[in-house]
Amino acid sequence: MITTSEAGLAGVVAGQTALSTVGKKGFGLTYRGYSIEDLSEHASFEEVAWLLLHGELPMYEQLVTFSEELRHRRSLPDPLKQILETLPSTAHPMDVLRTGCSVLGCLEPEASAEQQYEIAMRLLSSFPSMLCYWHHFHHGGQRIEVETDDDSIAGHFLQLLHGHPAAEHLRRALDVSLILYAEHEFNASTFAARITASTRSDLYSAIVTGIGTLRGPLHGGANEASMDLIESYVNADAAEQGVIDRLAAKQKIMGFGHRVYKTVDPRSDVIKRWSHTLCDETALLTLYEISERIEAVMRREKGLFPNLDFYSATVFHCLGIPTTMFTPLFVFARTAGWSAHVFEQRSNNRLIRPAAEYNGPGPRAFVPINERA
Ligand SMILES: CC(=O)SCCNC(=O)CCNC(=O)[C@H](O)C(C)(C)COP(=O)(O)OP(=O)(O)OC[C@H]1O[C@@H](n2cnc3c(N)ncnc32)[C@H](O)[C@@H]1OP(=O)(O)O
Ligand SMILES: O=C([O-])CC(=O)C(=O)O
Repeated sequence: MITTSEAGLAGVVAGQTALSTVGKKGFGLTYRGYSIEDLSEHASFEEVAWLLLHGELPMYEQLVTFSEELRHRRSLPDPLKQILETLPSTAHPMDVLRTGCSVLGCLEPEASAEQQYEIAMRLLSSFPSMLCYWHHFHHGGQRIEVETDDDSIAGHFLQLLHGHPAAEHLRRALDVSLILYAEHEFNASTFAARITASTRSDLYSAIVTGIGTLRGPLHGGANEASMDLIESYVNADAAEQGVIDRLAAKQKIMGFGHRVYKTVDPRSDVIKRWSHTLCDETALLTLYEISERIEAVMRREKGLFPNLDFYSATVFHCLGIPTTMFTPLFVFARTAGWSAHVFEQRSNNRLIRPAAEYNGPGPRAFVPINERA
């Protein structure tokens, strides 16, 4: 009998991974043994992606080659551009990426698992191109060039979005965010991607599964919902009253709580510092004050703490990124984690197919349609 605490597979160990440890003691996060604090302080996203995909930190030459290989995979085939042009301007950018991934899987299919690494690089490189091509076509009437010579995915995206290279510290802010979002053990989207991989399906299908699962507000969609919440208040006092009212109405406050962490999401402290720096620099300190007040109210009223999504929202906002592109940024980063999990699943595969506890009616006689009451 499934107990309430096990509903949603809470606390159920569903497999093994060597990729990351999440909240082993209710807190703390490592990628392949390296702490998230060290990685976000000293590494680049490309370095972390290599670590996840290969198991070790790259040597200098390996990182240079990897970054070059990523740079060379930013172009989009014409049929994919045409489909991006056909999608409505009102589509959610997550749906655009989900579709773009699927289309690329038709145009450049994975014929064998030997291509998995190549395809992971291709998706890491081309997701920012897909999103910005669609965005500028529909919101500015432009068919943009999607290849830049920026040596990072963060810089490439900001350059495509804004039409000019970003200042170094802004590229770094996004780079750190991508590191924090890159991997998180058996979260819902990664587990879903692993299920798809376990049927011996292709990598594109696994990533499409991941994107579809990430989209919801209980998972990646929470960063967009957090921004909507923060922006809905004019100041910290209004935010305090507003959150109290929402809690009284039994509403969830997006960007708070976590299935695995019990006291703190270690990624939140890192991104909160960036939020303060950028809100200060862009004269948007009110947004930061509102965020801090919501955090204080959530601690006082519910004993809950912000997860990665909450302060990421204001960081992305200060970088001039439209709110509907926040969850796609999660996709750019998590493609590294999803891909590494698919590689791991494939290396020791067994179909993932759990059992269900049946709670429906007992056996009954079939009633022909004209005899049904
Ligand atoms: C990067 C990421 O994807 S991190 C997750 C992003 N998602 C969010 O921020 C969405 C908001 N948070 C939540 O919905 C939850 O905390 C989850 C989905 C992250 C974890 O869910 P679960 O482990 O299933 O916890 P569950 O939803 O059962 O919550 C336990 C209790 O805390 C409350 N609670 C949990 N999170 C919140 C919240 N954000 N706001 C208000 N109450 C909350 C629940 O209402 C519940 O209270 P109850 O026992 O009185 O009914
Ligand atoms: O682990 C989870 O459940 C959600 C999360 O924080 C992530 O995917 O980064």
